[in-house]
Amino acid sequence: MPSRVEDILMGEETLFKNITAFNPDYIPENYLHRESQMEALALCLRPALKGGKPVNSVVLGSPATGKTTAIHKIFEMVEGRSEKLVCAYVNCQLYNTRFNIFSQIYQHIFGHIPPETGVPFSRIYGEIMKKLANEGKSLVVALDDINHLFYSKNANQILYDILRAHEVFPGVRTGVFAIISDIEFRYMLDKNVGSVFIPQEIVFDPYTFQEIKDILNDRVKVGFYPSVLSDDLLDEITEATLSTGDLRVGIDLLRTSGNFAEADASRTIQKQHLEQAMQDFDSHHLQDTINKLSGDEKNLLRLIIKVDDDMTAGGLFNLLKGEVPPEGKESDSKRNSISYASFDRALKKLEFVRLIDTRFTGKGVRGNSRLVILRFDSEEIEKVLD
Ligand SMILES: Nc1ncnc2c1ncn2[C@@H]1O[C@H](COP(=O)(O)OP(=O)(O)OP(=O)(O)O)[C@@H](O)[C@H]1O
Repeated sequence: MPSRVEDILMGEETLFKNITAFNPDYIPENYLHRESQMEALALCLRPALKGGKPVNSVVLGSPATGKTTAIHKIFEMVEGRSEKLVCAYVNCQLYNTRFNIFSQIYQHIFGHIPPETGVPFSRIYGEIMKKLANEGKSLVVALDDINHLFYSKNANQILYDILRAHEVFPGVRTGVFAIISDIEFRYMLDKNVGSVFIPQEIVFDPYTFQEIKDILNDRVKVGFYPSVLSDDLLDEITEATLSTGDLRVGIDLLRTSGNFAEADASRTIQKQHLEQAMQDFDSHHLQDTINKLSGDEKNLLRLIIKVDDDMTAGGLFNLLKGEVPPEGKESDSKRNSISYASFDRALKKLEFVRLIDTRFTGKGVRGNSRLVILRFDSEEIEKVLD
């Protein structure tokens, strides 16, 4: 007798017209609401198409704001239209040594990866640059998640390798697009890399409610059969996505609620399927966000929870410094030594990952005083904070 498990595995009925539309590496045909960023990227590449040097840029925005997609799209457009510019994309999470990164660039140019052993870095580097010089081509390298090069302390060297190639290979024109999703590394880049890399900044702001809804709706049309998802449920998913600030959440909720509906042999996604998908998600998300914080950022978050009321940034800093220790909390020497710049960076980080909001009050020195507002229930956060 067929079991429910067999039904699930073998059932012919499906709500998904194209389930790959919900995969993390899916590149959407319609890339919506990023015209100004695409134009800014095009302006950086344009000089290279006319025989000049690409303009260096930093592509900055929180996770899932479409940075990687934008780079893939613009590179595809350029390489389809011009022989003058080579566009190489490198994921620095996967490739973070000099050798690995230049092997990726080499592969892009020569169509195959160089041998892993026996070939010195200088030879790969030289072959790349000579080919570019001989063929009169410029090179732009997109270093996605460049923060990983800071962990391996390779950022400086690799940027030098790329950007100062013309000193050894005259006539070679090179540029870098550095992609960052953690605001902390914007400062690191300034501090570490200095004058060789003075980039133009291209910011990918968080999407608005309507923008998220448009993008998700487009995905629904590609991924599901018609009428699988009602507009009301799409609104709910959009709202949940907006509150996390992460478009991947919305795409994931679409996929998981579709799966729950299918397991229920339902022809449409119902509210209970979405609720199941949300429960599944909630338990993982807050934990993930908090796990990724540094010690200082966690300390600040602990303090914000303890205060348990909206407070100004200045007031929080004073508490953190230990000038007015929070009730029942002994001041410790590490806290007392935190500088305002580090405090401000930690605060911006908490806002960036959307654990808090800050709002200008119009009071304080030059009207710059900010109110800090927790975006989650303090008990919920406390449970997760070890
Ligand atoms: N404007 C958009 N239109 C359609 N899909 C989008 C858009 N922006 C983002 N997406 C989708 O959201 C997901 C995340 O996008 P992407 O990987 O480009 O973001 P990212 O900013 O590079 O993220 P991260 O910083 O985490 O690497 C992908 O599935 C992508 O297809």
